[in-house]
Amino acid sequence: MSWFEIIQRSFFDWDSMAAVLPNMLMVGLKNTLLLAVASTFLGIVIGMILAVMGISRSIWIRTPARVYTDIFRGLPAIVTILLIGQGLAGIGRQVFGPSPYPLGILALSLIAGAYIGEIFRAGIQSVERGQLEACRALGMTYPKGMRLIVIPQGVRRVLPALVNQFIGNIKDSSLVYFLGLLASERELFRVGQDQAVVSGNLSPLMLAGIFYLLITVPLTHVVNAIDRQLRTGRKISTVTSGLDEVKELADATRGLDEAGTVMPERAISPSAKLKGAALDVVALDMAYGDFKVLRGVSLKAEAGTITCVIGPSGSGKSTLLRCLNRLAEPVAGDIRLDGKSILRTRADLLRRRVGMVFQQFNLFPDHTAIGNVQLALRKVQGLPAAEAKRIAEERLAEVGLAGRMSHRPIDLSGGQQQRVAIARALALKPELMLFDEVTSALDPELVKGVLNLMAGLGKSGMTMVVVTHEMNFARRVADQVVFMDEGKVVEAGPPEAIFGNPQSLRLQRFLSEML
Ligand SMILES: Nc1ncnc2c1ncn2[C@@H]1O[C@H](COP(=O)(O)OP(=O)(O)OP(=O)(O)O)[C@@H](O)[C@H]1O
Repeated sequence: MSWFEIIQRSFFDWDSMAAVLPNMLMVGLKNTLLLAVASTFLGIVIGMILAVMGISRSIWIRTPARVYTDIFRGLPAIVTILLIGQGLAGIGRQVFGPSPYPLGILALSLIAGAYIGEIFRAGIQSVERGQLEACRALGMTYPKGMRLIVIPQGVRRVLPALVNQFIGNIKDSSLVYFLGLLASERELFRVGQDQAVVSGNLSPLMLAGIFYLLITVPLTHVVNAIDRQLRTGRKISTVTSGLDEVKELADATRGLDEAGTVMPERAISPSAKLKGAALDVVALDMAYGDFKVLRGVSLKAEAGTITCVIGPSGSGKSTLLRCLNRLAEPVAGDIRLDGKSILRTRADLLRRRVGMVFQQFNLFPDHTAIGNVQLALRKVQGLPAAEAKRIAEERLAEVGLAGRMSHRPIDLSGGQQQRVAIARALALKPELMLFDEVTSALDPELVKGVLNLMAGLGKSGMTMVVVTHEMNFARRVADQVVFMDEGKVVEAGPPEAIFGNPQSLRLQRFLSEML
């Protein structure tokens, strides 16, 4: 017999394949899919619980999740299947009846849960810290921010890995045959193997193999497609050039002349008049461990005024700002809004009064522009959908984005994203608005538009504290300028005094470097 004939007889005996085909389809394929789908579904439930436990701040919650994962990921699948399937057979018979099938599903789920938990945990932890900060700055509690933004984003990122896990479960389902399945419960491998014994060749098993490939290979391509999509993002349908944006902004915001000089009489202001709160910071100390970042910082800002905070990198400007909405907790001193200490109120309630815009925008990438603005109105303030939509549309129109409401952040330029972030904070009608170097991540041609918008906001009535490196902006727009260095306020006063007649050597040196 030639080699060709040996191979053909062993693997490609069409008669044996035809004989097993109906059973393969009706019993084997059905059971394999059932085992894989059920164990993936249960594995997702177990995995989600493990992931949430795994990122907990409490070691008592983290440790059991860790131990579970180490055990079920470390044991060979067949050991777990036999231990569960045979060890719990007595209980299984009482609960599920004589079939070992449910225990097979349970064992596969427990194994899958350990892997899926790690996938989810990595996905959730890969979400940028700024996303949760943005949620908190909008007044969401930690669990709400996790549930609405961080976990869905993490899960979306790990979709390819989840599909891979499903492929793994399809293959692992073949191990359940060790439990001794009834004829009607056999999956692809067992059907093929039984028929191989009858036919005396491996063709039925070969057919089972083909079925496995027919399921797993297309799924692998689905994984690759999802992966590509996630990496490259959606195609940007309406790319805006910097020039377009400058023109677009000109319609919505007017207030800076060509030299970047603010002309207040032409600055825009939101239609809704806002009520500003008087801010009083008293001898504030803040430390990261032993490292003192703020040392006795005091400043006052009257309601409806703009305070610009300037100073060298690392001087504590952002930390001061983050203390004002308690994203950072001071260790001593006090912060008062309209005379009342904010350190004794609940942080999430305080943040409904204090808006914040970040350097890196921190928009929610899975939501459109209007979705970003509406979210806190709906989920924090509890407004009805129509009302939230109306407010969001108004705020977006005010920042010059009437035509881009349904765009996702990835389809917007940096300047547009920052304006969405401003609209998002404005929508909550803050009494105090914090801007943390909001133009530092923007291309130079887009900076002016955002500064222009902020100059207009200064007329809205809310109190603004702006950390900025834009000296021209501070000079023209601020009611007072605060110069910080090494965690202290070195000088504070009206812009004419700070820029025109700096007293300290440190401020003089700083200004000579900046201007
Ligand atoms: N989470 C943190 N843990 C430890 N140290 C931190 C943390 N955040 C900031 N710091 C340190 O605190 C100091 C002040 O940082 P901060 O960001 O407030 O300065 P900044 O004046 O805003 O600087 P920049 O202009 O570069 O943003 C820096 O030395 C910084 O390294």
